[in-house]
Amino acid sequence: MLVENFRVESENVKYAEDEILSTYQYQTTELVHEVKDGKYEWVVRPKSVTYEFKTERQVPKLGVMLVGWGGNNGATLTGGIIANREGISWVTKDGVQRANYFGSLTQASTCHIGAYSGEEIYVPFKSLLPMVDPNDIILGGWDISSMNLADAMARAKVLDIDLQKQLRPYMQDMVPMPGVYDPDFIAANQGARADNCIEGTKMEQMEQLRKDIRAFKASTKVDKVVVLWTANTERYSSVIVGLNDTKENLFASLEKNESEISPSTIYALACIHEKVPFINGSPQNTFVPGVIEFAVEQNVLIGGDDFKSGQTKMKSVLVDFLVGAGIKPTSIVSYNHLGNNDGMNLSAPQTFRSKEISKSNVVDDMVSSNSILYGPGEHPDHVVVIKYVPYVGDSKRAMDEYTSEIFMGGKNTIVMHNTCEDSLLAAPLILDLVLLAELCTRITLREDGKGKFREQHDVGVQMKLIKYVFNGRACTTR
Ligand SMILES: NC(=O)c1ccc[n+]([C@@H]2O[C@H](COP(=O)([O-])OP(=O)(O)OC[C@H]3O[C@@H](n4cnc5c(N)ncnc54)[C@H](O)[C@@H]3O)[C@@H](O)[C@H]2O)c1
Ligand SMILES: O=P([O-])([O-])O[C@@H]1[C@@H](O)[C@H](O)[C@@H](O)[C@H](O)[C@@H]1O
Repeated sequence: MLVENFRVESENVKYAEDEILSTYQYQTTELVHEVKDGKYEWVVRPKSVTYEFKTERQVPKLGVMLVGWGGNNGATLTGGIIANREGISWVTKDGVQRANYFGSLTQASTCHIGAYSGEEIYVPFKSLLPMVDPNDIILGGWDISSMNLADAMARAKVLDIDLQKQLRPYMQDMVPMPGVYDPDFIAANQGARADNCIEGTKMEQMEQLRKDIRAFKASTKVDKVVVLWTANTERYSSVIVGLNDTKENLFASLEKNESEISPSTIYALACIHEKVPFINGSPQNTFVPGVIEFAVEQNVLIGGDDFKSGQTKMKSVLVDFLVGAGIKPTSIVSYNHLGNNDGMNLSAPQTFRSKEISKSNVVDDMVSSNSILYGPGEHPDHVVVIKYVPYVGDSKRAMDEYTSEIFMGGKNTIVMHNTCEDSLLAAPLILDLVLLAELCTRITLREDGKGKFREQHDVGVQMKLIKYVFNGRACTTR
């Protein structure tokens, strides 16, 4: 049974007027490698760490600024939030469809809290802590394409036509602000839509983004802003000593308008300056060391890698299961084709390489966790193929083959086929990321009663909170 609300009665939870105070005993271990009776042995010592959390109860009016707002993900998310907020339903060939937030962990998953009279009781994930209601989010953002959101929704060809007709009045006046465009970092084929760009040096562009953030806050009167990158995948930036390896070097490079500073890094710097969380949803290395150093110094949350929406989410679950079951995946082939603008951008080798890395390294941790199966340096053959086929649009077709070694020299091959609108998978993830990022900014903690309560900083709990949604390592600082 699902219950909507609950209260915890425990010595570990105190409900104050403005905050919830909770204490959690984190059970871990301390490993020691020591000599006993002349031989080295590993000693495992269970250890308990007392974490105290303070969560502000006041939920802010939240503004979300999307980089790449006019893209398939941005337009689809915008339409989805409006449809839910307005209670829109629409006619499809399968009957009447009502708006929902399926695919969102925070909005559509539940947590088990116990049993009552022999019945298992669950609560909505979003009821665990005070969270922003997505229907209250104020959206804005940037795009290098000037197309308004209603036309961008039509261009995306993701949402049903009857729904698009109802959404158009709400979205036609939503126009993205000019973005930071650098053709050196995305596919040349994106130039055709780049009619909405901030001119000037990289420093001037960053300062304009900072003004945009301040102006958005002032005009919408939101209490907080979270910025999320859902723009095109960039090629990797070179990480070079003296260029971007430290905050000082990165700032100096910005002053010199160094060409190797990517647009996504410029957006991230603008957000850190404005103390606004920046979440990245694409596989490029936005967070060069100088950005991370600056974010830690300013205590601003940054995080994110490639959204883990379909093929790769399945890969991470399946390989985790196989390796965990003592089965040895030896060959993983992930093929897909799609015809949206993302696929067109990925048809360039340098941007595809960014995606290939993020879709491949998702199994690295699992492989390195089991040296019974894998010898030193051994890993499965792993191939990622993405082809651009305009006709299929956002309806990605994914085919995956997993071959594993099993008992006594046996082989096991699993083949999967998956067809879906890519943006309908990613849009709910974007929602979760901005809601969880905002929640994280209301949580402070301390360890074993030491010192003052502080924002989370390289704390596993935050890594866990948002890493689930990303392919690679979700780099988070706070
Ligand atoms: N399932 C998914 O859709 C999925 C899954 C994982 C990752 N991603 C990633 O999410 C991103 C967005 O996907 P999409 O399908 O919405 O792509 P899209 O091409 O439809 O949208 C990207 C938008 O970003 C804009 N843009 C590009 N560079 C910009 C810049 N520097 N500043 C501002 N705007 C800029 C483009 O004009 C475009 O409107 C891509 O990087 C994609 O790889 C998507
Ligand atoms: O998220 P996922 O389904 O594993 O992978 C997807 C790829 O299959 C697709 O080709 C790409 O365009 C999307 O950005 C996304 O990366």
